[in-house]
Amino acid sequence: MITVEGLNKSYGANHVLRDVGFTVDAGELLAVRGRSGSGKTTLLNLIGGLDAPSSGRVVMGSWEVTSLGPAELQRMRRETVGFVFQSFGLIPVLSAAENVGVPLRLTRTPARAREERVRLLLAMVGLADHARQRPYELSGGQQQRVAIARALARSPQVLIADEPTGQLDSETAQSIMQLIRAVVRDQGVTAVVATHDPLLVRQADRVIELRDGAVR
Ligand SMILES: Nc1ncnc2c1ncn2[C@@H]1O[C@H](COP(=O)(O)OP(=O)(O)OP(=O)(O)O)[C@@H](O)[C@H]1O
Repeated sequence: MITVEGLNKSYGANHVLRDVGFTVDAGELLAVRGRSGSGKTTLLNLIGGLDAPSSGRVVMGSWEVTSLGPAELQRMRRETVGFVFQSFGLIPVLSAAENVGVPLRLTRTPARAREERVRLLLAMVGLADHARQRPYELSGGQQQRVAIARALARSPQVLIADEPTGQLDSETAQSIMQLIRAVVRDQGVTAVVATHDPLLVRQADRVIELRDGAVR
């Protein structure tokens, strides 16, 4: 599903990724581990088409990510990838349901179909009874569940999560990881998760470790 070949990324003199290569099969959960500053976020951004490498190649399904122009990249991200971040990134003035519905509004999904999909997604992440609450009325773990539901709204083939449990206590972190594991198993999603959480790494099908920007 994902092929990464000879990926290099420099910011000025800072060579952040060095000849990174690996593959992820469809339906697999890949953990990318490594210390702070090892290049995990940079790698995820390159895979998801949020940034361009200095050299090398990323292929995701039928998309040759690293040779797409801006308009095609946007389409690829919309159709193929769901993103989850450490800081949840929910819109504070919107309810849980409205946050999950945002990607569906952007693609002009009709209201009834959107509401139905949002209901299903909130039930899937265990928040059927919290649809009308705003992010500040939810715990960190619940906010991350909303963010995961939002990332899955358009049924992406790939889920990219950058330290999804980084702001959570260990018990909550474990439940979020189990949710991601279940999503990969039940929805056939392929997931790439950056983490330094050993519990999370244990749930992965495949693990790569970045050290100073290279796979070890
Ligand atoms: N936009 C940027 N401009 C310049 N340098 C950057 C930029 N983004 C990242 N870097 C540098 O790249 C290196 C790797 O950063 P990156 O965020 O990918 O690491 P990380 O493993 O995700 O770390 P963390 O776990 O702290 O998020 C760091 O030295 C960082 O300073």
